[in-house]
Amino acid sequence: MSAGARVRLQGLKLAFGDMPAAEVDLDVEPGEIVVLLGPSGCGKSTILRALAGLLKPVAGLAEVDGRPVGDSDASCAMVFQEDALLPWRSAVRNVEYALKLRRVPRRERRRQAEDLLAQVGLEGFSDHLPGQLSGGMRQRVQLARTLATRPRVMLMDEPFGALDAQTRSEMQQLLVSVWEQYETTILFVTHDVDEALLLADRVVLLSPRPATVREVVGIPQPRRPGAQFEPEFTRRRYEILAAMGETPVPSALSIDTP
Ligand SMILES: Nc1ncnc2c1ncn2[C@@H]1O[C@H](COP(=O)(O)OP(=O)(O)OP(=O)(O)O)[C@@H](O)[C@H]1O
Repeated sequence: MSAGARVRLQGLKLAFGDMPAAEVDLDVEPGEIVVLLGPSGCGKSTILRALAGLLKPVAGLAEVDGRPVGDSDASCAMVFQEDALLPWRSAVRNVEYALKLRRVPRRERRRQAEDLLAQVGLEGFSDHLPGQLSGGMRQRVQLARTLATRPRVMLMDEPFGALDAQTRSEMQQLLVSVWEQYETTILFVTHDVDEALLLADRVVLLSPRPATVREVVGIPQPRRPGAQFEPEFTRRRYEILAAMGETPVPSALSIDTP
């Protein structure tokens, strides 16, 4: 299966006209999950878009496996919060379409698409149109379709931001199991500190716009259900919130203060 690619951002400067959007140095190891966390509007999505080749840097380098984005053979797949499924195609035909773009022979597409849908827990829903599926199910189809492109880097822009807490947690677990299987490199944007802690090997804290790397926090994994209730998780959570200037004052400290 597709092992992940190395991603390197070196002195990467991004701008919209005169307005600077980001200035970033960051190395991501093959198969690593790096979460970008930062204030709204700081430039997180812009960084992902540059990596997807949708925005040309003003200066610096964005490399995938040692080659500039665009020149690289390594495929970077973007996953958005709003699913980008074709509404007139059933779940299986949406996935088949990605296989077609990869030039998988027609006779193989149906079986591979069904396998991918089964991997994301959608057995029995192949013939449903996107409009007949819940938000979480549509994100599952989107994940299956993304996997069909055999991405070596997945660029995920708040993919679970619109889901309810329970569905979001299920999708996080699913993403981890898919990542363990495919060993894809993942850059993941979120506003949610708990989501960052659960998924990341490293959390990159960005400054307000233009986004620069303020701090990188390593997260000891393995990821396991219930990890969020362990003291280490709470400590990291506090460390990240403190670095973001959002430290909650523990109630014990606020008592007896003169
Ligand atoms: N196409 C564009 N043209 C001009 N300015 C833009 C464009 N896209 C984004 N911006 C601006 O660039 C800045 C960074 O936007 P970006 O969407 O990357 O932020 P973000 O950190 O992902 O925000 P959020 O967390 O709210 O999604 C913002 O000030 C935004 O208004």
